[in-house]
Amino acid sequence: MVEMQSKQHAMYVATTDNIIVGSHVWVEDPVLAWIDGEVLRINDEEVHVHTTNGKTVVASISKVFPKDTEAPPGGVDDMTKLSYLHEPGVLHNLAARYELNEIYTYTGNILIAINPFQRLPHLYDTHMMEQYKGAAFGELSPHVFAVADVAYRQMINEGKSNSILVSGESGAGKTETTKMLMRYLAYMGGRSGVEGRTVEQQVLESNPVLEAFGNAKTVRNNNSSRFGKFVEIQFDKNGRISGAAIRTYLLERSRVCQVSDPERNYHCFYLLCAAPPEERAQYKLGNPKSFHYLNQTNCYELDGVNDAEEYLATRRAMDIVGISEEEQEAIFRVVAAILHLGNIEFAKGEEIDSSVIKDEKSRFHLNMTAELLQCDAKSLEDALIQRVMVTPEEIITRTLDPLSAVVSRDALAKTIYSRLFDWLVDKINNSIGQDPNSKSLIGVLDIYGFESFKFNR
Ligand SMILES: Nc1ncnc2c1ncn2[C@@H]1O[C@H](COP(=O)(O)OP(=O)(O)OP(=O)(O)O)[C@@H](O)[C@H]1O
Repeated sequence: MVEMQSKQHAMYVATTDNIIVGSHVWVEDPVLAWIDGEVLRINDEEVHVHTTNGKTVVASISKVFPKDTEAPPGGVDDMTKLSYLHEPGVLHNLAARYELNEIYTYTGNILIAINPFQRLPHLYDTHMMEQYKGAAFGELSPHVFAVADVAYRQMINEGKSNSILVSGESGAGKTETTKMLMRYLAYMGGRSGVEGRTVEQQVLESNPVLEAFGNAKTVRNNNSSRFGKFVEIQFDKNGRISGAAIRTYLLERSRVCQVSDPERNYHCFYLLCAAPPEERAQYKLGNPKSFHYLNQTNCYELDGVNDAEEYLATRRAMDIVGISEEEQEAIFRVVAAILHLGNIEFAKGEEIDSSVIKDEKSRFHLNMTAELLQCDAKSLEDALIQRVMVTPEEIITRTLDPLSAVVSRDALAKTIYSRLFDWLVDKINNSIGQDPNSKSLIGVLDIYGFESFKFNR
C-alpha cells in the first residue's frame, strides 16, 4: 500500500511536468469518468483540451493526466507494467481488458476482478484448474485460481497458513470470487473416493443455506450477502482438507424490521411464504403483502427466481449439510414467528404511558407467535408491553407506551433472527467438523461491500 502511494505521488509530479501543448491527456468527463484528448493551450493552471468526442474542455492542470499513447490497445495484464499508474490509466486498462472479456488483472500480487455479469463457464472448469495447478504466479493470464494456487503452494512448501482477503463494493462479485477460491482449494486438497460427503463438498453446499438466511435483494445486488464471512479451511500434513469452519460477522439486523423500496427482506421470509400449501397453513402464512416486515417495500419477487422452487432447494441444501427434518421444521417455525410478531400492533392503555394489544387481529398474531415459539402468550405480551429493570434493591416493572412497545417488538424480532442465524452457522460447523490437529489453514475473508445510505440506521 505504501509503495502504491509513493508511486502515485511520483506520477503526479511527473504529470504536471509532462503536460505541454500537443500532449495526449485524460480529463474528467461527467458521463465517461475520463476522456482522452489533446492539449490545445495552457494558461497558467488552466489546460484547454480537445477531447476525442469533439469537445473542448478546460480543466485545472492538477486534474489533467498524461496518456500513454504507446499502451497496447488490449491493455496490460499487470497494472505495474503501466507507464502511468493514475486513476484514468488504471480504469482505461481495466476497461480495455473487460471489452475482451478479460475480467482479471493483476496489480503486482493483488488480483483485481471485474464482475462480468454473465456466466463464463470456460473460465472455471476443471481444465482451467489443471492449468493453474503449480504454475508460477504471473506465468498465465491473471486468474482467481492463481491466487488460490499461491496460497496453497506456500502452505505446502513453507508450512505457512495464509489468508485471502476479498473486498470490494456491494455487487462487485466477492461472494462469487470466494466460491471460486473454495472450489480451487477443494480441487487441490480434496480427497477422492471418500465415502459420504467430503468436507469441501459440505462447505460449498452450506452456501445456499447461508444465503437463504443471510442474503437479500438490495438496490445493487439481487443476492447481496448482508453478513461478513471468514471461511477457514484446515489441512492435514499431506495438504488434504481435514476440516473447515465458517465464521460470520455483522449480520445486518435492521433489515428484519425495516426494508425500503426497491429492496427485500432476507430471502427466507419469501421462500416460506411460497412453501407448499400444507406448510403455509401450518404456520398460518399467506401472501407476503400481509406482513408488516415485508410490505414496507413494493418488491416481493425477484426476476428469474421462483421462491417456491428456492424453498424446496433450501430444504434439500439443509438435508445435505446435516440439518434434520425436525430441526428444519423448528427453523421455519421461528421464521414464521418473526413474521407474525411484526404484525402485532399496540394501542394506548388506560394508564398513562401504557399500551395494550390493539385488536383481535393483533391478538391472533400474538397467539400465533407464542404458539410457534412454544412460549406462553401472556408472558410474550408482558415482555412486549412492559420493561423490567433489575436494580440491586428491587425489580422494577414499567409499562411502555405504544411506540416503545413497537421498538421492543422489533428488538425482539432482530434478536431472534440473529440468534437463529448464529445457530445455523454453528449447526453447519458441527456437521462439517473441525480438525483439532490441523497445522495449517487457508482463510478466505469475504466481507460485505460498503454502501452509502441516506440514513444510517
Ligand atoms: N465471476 C463471475 N462470473 C459470473 N457472474 C458473476 C461473477 N462475479 C459476480 N457475478 C454476478 O454478480 C452478482 C453479484 O455478485 P456477488 O453476490 O458475488 O457480489 P458481492 O460483492 O458478494 O456483493 P454483496 O457485498 O452485495 O454481497 C452474482 O449474483 C453474479 O450474478
